[in-house]
Amino acid sequence: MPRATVFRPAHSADAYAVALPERHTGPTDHVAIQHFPLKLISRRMLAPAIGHYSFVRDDGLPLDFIPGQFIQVHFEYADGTATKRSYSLATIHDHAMGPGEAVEIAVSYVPGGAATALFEGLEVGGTVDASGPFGRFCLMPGDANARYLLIATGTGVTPYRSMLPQLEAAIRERGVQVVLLFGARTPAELLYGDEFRAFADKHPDHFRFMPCFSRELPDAGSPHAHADVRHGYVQQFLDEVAPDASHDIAYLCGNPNMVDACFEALKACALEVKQIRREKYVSSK
Ligand SMILES: Cc1cc2nc3c(=O)[nH]c(=O)nc-3n(C[C@H](O)[C@H](O)[C@H](O)COP(=O)(O)OP(=O)(O)OC[C@H]3O[C@@H](n4cnc5c(N)ncnc54)[C@H](O)[C@@H]3O)c2cc1C
Repeated sequence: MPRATVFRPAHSADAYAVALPERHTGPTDHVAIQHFPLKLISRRMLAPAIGHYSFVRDDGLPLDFIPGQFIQVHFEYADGTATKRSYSLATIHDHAMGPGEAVEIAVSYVPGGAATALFEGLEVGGTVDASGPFGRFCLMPGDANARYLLIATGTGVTPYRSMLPQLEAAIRERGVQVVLLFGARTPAELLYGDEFRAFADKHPDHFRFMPCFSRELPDAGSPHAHADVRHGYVQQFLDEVAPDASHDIAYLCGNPNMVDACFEALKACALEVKQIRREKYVSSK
């Protein structure tokens, strides 16, 4: 019999504490997957082609999830074929969600994309069919690492926004270090950049926010013209943060090419596969 371990999401009530075999310490095992309607309560543009969508469950029930997880949105193509797309939850989550609390996602508009058309046409008060939560791209309670390397491109940064309260608890309780390497083309695409900068300012000895701009740097005088800003792709700056197998756990989220490149680079720095957690935003049709 495998040894049992107790896993409890930081935000959950005791009812969610479940004893599981060690090899199954994935969040999906602990939070029931459900199917539910989501009603749009607001949306705003985060960047020229990226929207932040705020929903509530229209069935009056709460959506409990663990930061890092995603939902799926179900819809049909014009010919009636059923399809679905995945979206990481962006909600800053530090407590069990009660009914009526927002379910937030960031949607990057892809030219010609089927879900893109659905989201662009969605009006406040409109609903989408969703299911979740899914995924294991989460901070694990048993982690005893000294540092997290969080790496993202584009909307791949949303899981880290959701994790901020958990990261704050890990900083407070065990003094963990966190580096966020976030790849965007331009300052206008630095999603939630003000929030990450404010978090870094609040925890200057523990949280380092390194935006990496591939095309255009912030103007001097902009709040994002910071000493930790870099010009190039995130993978170019891995060496600078000196990945170290003795104390790092890395998270990679977003563009599949970036995830693969960083995965190989981290393995070359002697990190073991179990120290590198990945979420690739592959297109599903
Ligand atoms: C676990 C997971 C989590 C995800 N989380 C998010 C999220 O939080 N936010 C988000 O915006 N997306 C996320 N995605 C991607 C998302 O599920 C869709 O694939 C994406 O929104 C495109 O859907 P679409 O129907 O608009 O385009 P599709 O109809 O699927 O694609 C239209 C065309 O665009 C191409 N294409 C698809 N995606 C991209 C892209 N990113 N860049 C360039 N070309 C593309 C396709 O190859 C196709 O040719 C996630 C994917 C996974 C697997």
